[in-house]
Amino acid sequence: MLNLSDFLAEQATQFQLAPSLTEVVATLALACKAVAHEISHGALRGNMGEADQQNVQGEQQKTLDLISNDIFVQMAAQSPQVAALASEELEHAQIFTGKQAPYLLVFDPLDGSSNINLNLSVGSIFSILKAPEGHIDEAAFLQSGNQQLAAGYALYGTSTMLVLTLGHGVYGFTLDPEQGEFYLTHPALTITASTQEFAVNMSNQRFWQPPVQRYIEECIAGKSGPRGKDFNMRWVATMVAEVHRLLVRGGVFLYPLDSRSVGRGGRLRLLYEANPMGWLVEQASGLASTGHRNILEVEPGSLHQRVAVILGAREEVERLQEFHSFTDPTA
Ligand SMILES: O=P(O)(O)OC[C@H]1O[C@](O)(COP(=O)(O)O)[C@@H](O)[C@@H]1O
Ligand SMILES: [Mg+2]
Ligand SMILES: [Mg+2]
Repeated sequence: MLNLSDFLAEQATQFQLAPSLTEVVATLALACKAVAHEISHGALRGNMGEADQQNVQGEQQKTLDLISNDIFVQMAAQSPQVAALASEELEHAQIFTGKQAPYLLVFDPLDGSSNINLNLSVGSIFSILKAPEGHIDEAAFLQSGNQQLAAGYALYGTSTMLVLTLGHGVYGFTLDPEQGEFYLTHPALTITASTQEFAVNMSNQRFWQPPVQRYIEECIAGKSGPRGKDFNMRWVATMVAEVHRLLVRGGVFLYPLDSRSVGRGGRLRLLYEANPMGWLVEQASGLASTGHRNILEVEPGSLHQRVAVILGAREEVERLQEFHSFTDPTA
């Protein structure tokens, strides 16, 4: 089985990728391994889901979000290839002044935080962007998703997996815990165009806008409804786990705009959740949309911008886009 470093070397040769880019991906894989190690201690480390906790020794504990963030920040600071980073956990970008490096790193160090203390699947999401030459400030990060150079996630589930795109398909690796090495176990992941499974937080139904109300209503109507087939539903509340399910067995995932989030633009974050996941889904033959437009075309206005997210099976996303086309995108 191909290990991650041999895979990266192969991709670099085949697609003429800069060795510095695959070097950053390898650094991120190390960070994910370190996060997986922390997570594997579970409740032995006390309550890792909430801040301001003390352990039995009376020491101040960090939440797993902050521990994971520190791991990513440290790895990026040590990498000669990363000029600056932005994280869900940091209000502002961290610029490594004086480091002439080619890439910007954006990440959600721990996705699915509400699942930490339940011992359910969580993940990390990352995206690599080109750094501008010369002075770097926060505006350098405001690049649309179609400018990403590499993106991926780690899923800390029943096994730890790393799923990546370097712009030439989507590849999944499983961590061998004995050897501490990622091996290619899921080559060329693709999302089938049609599906009978959707993922949405149904408790938000009353807040949704009419296009999503209609779409879900039709799915739930099943065989005797307009879709003429029964649908299944799943909701893990960890975006990484939902996207992983799309990539492995298909489906459609929605975190749509609703009457509570409309002023903020949505719930999920554009730069380090929607864009990397959207690109992975598109690289696997699926679609990524806000309902009104392709997510990867959205021009970010700020580091922590939020966005409506619809990802997955092409036919379902097209249907949702059609329903949205009857409504005003600015409403
Ligand atoms: O609790 P809800 O509203 O179902 O939201 C679940 C969503 O929130 C998130 O957990 C947000 O990510 P963070 O844990 O990184 O804040 C997504 O992974 C997931 O899709
Ligand atoms: Mg998240
Ligand atoms: Mg997070």
